Amino acid sequence: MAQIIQWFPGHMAKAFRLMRENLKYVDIVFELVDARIPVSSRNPELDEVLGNKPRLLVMTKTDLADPERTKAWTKYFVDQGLEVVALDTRGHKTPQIMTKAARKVLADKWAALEEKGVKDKPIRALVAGIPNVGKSTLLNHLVTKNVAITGDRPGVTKKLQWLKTPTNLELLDTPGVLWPKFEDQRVGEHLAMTGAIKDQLINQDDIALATLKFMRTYNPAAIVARYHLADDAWETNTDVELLLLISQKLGFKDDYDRAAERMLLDLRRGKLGTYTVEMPEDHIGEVVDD
Ligand SMILES: Nc1nc2c(ncn2[C@@H]2O[C@H](COP(=O)(O)OP(=O)(O)OP(=O)(O)O)[C@@H](O)[C@H]2O)c(=O)[nH]1
Repeated sequence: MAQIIQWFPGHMAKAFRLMRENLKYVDIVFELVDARIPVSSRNPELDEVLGNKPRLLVMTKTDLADPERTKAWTKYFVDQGLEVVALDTRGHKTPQIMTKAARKVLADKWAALEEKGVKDKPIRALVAGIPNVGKSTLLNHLVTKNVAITGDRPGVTKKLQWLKTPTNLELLDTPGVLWPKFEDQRVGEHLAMTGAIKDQLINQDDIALATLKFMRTYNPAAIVARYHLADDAWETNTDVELLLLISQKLGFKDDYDRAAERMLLDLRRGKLGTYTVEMPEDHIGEVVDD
């Protein structure tokens, strides 16, 4: 598959510059990643921008992801020394879960402040992540309906807008936008499989075939059940033949563009079951020098 999308270094540089400026006003960064693609939905350059700024890694969309793999990924990140939460960001416990985890990350710092007599200091946070990862959804679920947007903070010359929450978190109202890194072709495929890239920018047939390749080992039964295929369909057909078969089963005859589109919608909406495309041992996104 050809490179499916251009990477915009200019946009990225600008986004990072903005984030760097905003970092000094916050105590912690919530880095959002999609639980289905924990590698492809991260931008490794964020490490450099954050420096030693405290960070909470938030795996979103766990309702769509493979629960076992979410556990494995959580352990993997925790072993790397990160504090991690994995959640459906739309859940009613989101404010409590996020606040508890943020307090844990900042426990020592806040204890030191309390010793100096500073009590109940709000935690100020910046939400960051690639497009579609759930930044706005998280903000909406952290902030109550009666949102109080405060203007300038004392001592802060720059005009920043803060969103208040009932749990003593304060969030910068503009999330930090990160771009994925496309050096590895699989990264583009995985982003497209989860719907993180606009469909106009991808070749849906290619992504449908990448999906079939993945499902062949991951969950072949889900495809058989959803499209009423014969039990031995996987053994007797190549991925391309399967797509054509699915097209016929859907009543689309040989219009496999339409079948590809339908299959991707099914995948992203969870109609083919929960799924996590990546595992740490897959070495996705690792660029090997020749
Ligand atoms: N199933 C599920 N859907 C989610 C979750 N979080 C976000 N979504 C959905 O994912 C889509 C994208 O969410 P947004 O909050 O708009 O993502 P964003 O990161 O703000 O996206 P940009 O504005 O493009 O940067 C929306 O349709 C949300 O409803 C989640 O935990 N589970």
